[in-house]
Amino acid sequence: MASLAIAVVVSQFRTSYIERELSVQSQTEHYVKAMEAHVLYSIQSVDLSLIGFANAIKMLPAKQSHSPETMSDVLSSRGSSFNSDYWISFIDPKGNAVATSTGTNIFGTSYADRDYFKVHLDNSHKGKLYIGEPAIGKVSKKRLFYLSRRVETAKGEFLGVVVAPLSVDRYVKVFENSRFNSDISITLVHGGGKIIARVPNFELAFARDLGPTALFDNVRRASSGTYKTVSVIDGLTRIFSYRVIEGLPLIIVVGSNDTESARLLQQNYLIAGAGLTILLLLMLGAGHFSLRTYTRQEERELRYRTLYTASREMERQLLANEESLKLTGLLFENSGEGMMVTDHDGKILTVNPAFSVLSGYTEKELIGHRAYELASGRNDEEFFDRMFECVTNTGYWKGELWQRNRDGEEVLVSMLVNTVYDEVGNPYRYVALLSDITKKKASEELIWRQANFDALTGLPNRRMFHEHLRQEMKKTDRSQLPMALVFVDLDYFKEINDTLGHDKGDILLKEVATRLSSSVRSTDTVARLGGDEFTVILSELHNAGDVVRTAQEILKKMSTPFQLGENLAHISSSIGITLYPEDGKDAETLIKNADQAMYAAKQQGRNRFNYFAPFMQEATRVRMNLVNELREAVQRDQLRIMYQPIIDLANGAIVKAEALVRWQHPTRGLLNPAEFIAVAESSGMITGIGDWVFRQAAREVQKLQALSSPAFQVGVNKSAWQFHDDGSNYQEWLDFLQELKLSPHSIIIEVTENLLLETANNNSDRVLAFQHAHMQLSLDDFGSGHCSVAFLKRFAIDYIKIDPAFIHQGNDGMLICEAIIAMAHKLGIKVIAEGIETPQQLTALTAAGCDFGQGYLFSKPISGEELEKQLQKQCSPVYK
Ligand SMILES: Nc1nc2c(ncn2[C@@H]2O[C@H](COP(=O)(O)OP(=O)(O)OP(=O)(O)O)[C@@H](O)[C@H]2O)c(=O)[nH]1
Repeated sequence: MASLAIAVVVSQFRTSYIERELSVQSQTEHYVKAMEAHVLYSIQSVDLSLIGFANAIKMLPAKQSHSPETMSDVLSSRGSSFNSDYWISFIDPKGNAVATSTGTNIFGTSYADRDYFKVHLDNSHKGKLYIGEPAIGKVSKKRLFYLSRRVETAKGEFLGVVVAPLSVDRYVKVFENSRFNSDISITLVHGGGKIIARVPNFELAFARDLGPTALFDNVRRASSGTYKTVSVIDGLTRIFSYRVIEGLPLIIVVGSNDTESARLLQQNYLIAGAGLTILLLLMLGAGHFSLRTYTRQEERELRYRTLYTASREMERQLLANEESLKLTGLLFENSGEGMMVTDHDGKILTVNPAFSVLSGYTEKELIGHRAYELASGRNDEEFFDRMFECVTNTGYWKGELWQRNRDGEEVLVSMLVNTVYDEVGNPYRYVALLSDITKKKASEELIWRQANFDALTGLPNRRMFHEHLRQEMKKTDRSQLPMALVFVDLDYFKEINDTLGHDKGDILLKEVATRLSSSVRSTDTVARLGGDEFTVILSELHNAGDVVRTAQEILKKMSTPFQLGENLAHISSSIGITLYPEDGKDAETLIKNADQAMYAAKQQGRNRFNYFAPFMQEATRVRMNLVNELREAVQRDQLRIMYQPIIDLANGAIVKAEALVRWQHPTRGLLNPAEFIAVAESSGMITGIGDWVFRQAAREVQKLQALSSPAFQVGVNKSAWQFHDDGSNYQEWLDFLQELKLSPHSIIIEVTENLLLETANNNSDRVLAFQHAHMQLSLDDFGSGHCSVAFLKRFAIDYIKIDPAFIHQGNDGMLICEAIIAMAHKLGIKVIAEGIETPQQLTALTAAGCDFGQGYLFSKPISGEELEKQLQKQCSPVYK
């Protein structure tokens, strides 16, 4: 019976027209299965990522917004680009893109019109994977189709959609490589009808609707099958096999031309025949049916076709599985990411080569061991408890943990764990993906340090200080123990840089940091805000006196000389203190308070500390207003220069004048320098104002010399600040004088005795520079300070102006004046007496040999025009 059946079949096989078609069919079915395996595998692996991200988003704390930043962080672990096979994006419940794993800004692009979004919005797909129709990407402009999942809260509230756009190109490439002759067509069709990928003629075919073609007539009848038709894409007649991929709206269609199949048939004839024979024998043996029952030729053919198909199906199944396994294997073996598979108990079943590289252990050494044995011990039990809880509840965990590699080194890994469940829903396998992020973390830490700590001193920087301040305030709120915020600013630190160099300045700042830290408890915070500004947070104060003690200690430590290499530097510091919660309720107020208190300490003469007091706020407000008004005053031309004549006491002629700046204030009238110069100095405006005064005075002296004599001089005051500041632009001034064809002698630079004393070491070069430029120097307010004769010699002072206080002191004062005049003349210095108000004073000074005089007796400060008029009248002396 069996031999009869074989004889019948073989004879049919050789001759029937069906043979050719069967051969084609078997070939196309083979393709269909292989392609299905490929598509299925690729979709499953992308879907695994989608599930992971959907879970990660779902697990974000309720309060945490699904902001683009948060989403970018969550998605960044994929770190893909638009050139990858796929990437992942998150779309909000309104259909607007939030972020994508490529890091590209797609925020706000609307995807509300995409089919997959609508499906998840309606929840008509019940949270399952949905594959959207192919389309051109809105941002990437690539040909794509879309894997997507709905994201919702535990209560079913719609949070948005995670979507993985898959590049169709990858399928086209695989299909192309799988064709062994050019007649074969391979097409991946979306269940909605549109072509996703096709070879050949991909460009032509992409997104073409096959809904109205023979394919869908067949699909509606059966989920797989074979038919013969003319292709709507390239017009060739083919035998097509198709298969709807189970559970997915995707159809694989493979078409083959029958001429080619005849050739193939020759090759496969014996194999196919043998396979069929075996199958027939088996089936016959099992008694399933008897060929004898088929009497009619058509029935036999039909039966034969079924049997043949079944036999090939078995063979293909094996091939397809093999294909799928091969692909999985390739991925596993070649992935750059470490992979580890464990059983439900955490026992390692397999690892890939990348994992061996990461851990230093071979697969053989690891199999059978528990995954946790690789942990380094840096993560505590609580960490692992949380991790297991998460995996148990969600099937997923993503995070960082420390492992120890074979060499005993600790390696920080980023790990993603997914669970594979068995058919009854129990964990069956855990699959972990790991990558070594030790170096990445170290560089992140470095970046973090750079962002939060001062590179020079290693102290917390301004940013970190703000952080600490807020924490300490919270601590105070809890403990009810007050906290003090202390601002420490070095006095005249700029001088150190200017005289000893920036490097020495740096050494000093580092030493300051050390001294500050050693002045406080380890629980207090010392930070550097920048430049020479430091802050100290004295937290949880049990005793108010501790603040004073610490401030005094800091003052002492700062004024102890600093050994900077071979140089010894002397500085001091000014300290401002404010208390929390007494003086302010928020960080900004406290910082402002401490700054104001410190400013007040500077104003009071430096090297001291000052507690914040509310009046300082008012003083600061007034000062700020004044600064703003002064700024406007400069722009609106409200500054004036008055000239006070200086008389040659020998003949009563006006031979010089002192330029004095005034501010014509719009509401307060004419203001004296005392009312605004301090503000001009502290706001840095002094440089501009000083420069303006100099130029005005130079222009005026040009006129005055023309009216009297080329020897006429105007004195301009130069503030100490103009020497501290690098704005000692004497070269520009000299050039200006040259422009006006004036000799440098036309201008006398007036500096105070204190300026010379205070900055004798550091500013001497700048003071001397004026002299080298042949401008004369006059020492203002002589006698009020402690200028030594050596100073006068060293700076080769041309004039000294006696402090008016001596002139107004009667006989005692006059004795001092006489002594000053005698000494000055011995040194070759001329003397100008300031503040002469009475004829008696004048007589006494003249008798003492004083050279020049200025004061109300002769004239108040007057305008330039007025002075010009007076000079015109010079022929009639003011007195005698
Ligand atoms: N060496 C060094 N100097 C710095 C650094 N940062 C800022 N400075 C300088 O520190 C000085 C601080 O200026 P101020 O506080 O205005 O000057 P000061 O001379 O201390 O004046 P007062 O505070 O009024 O006593 C400036 O000259 C800056 O150039 C640094 O990192 N290293």
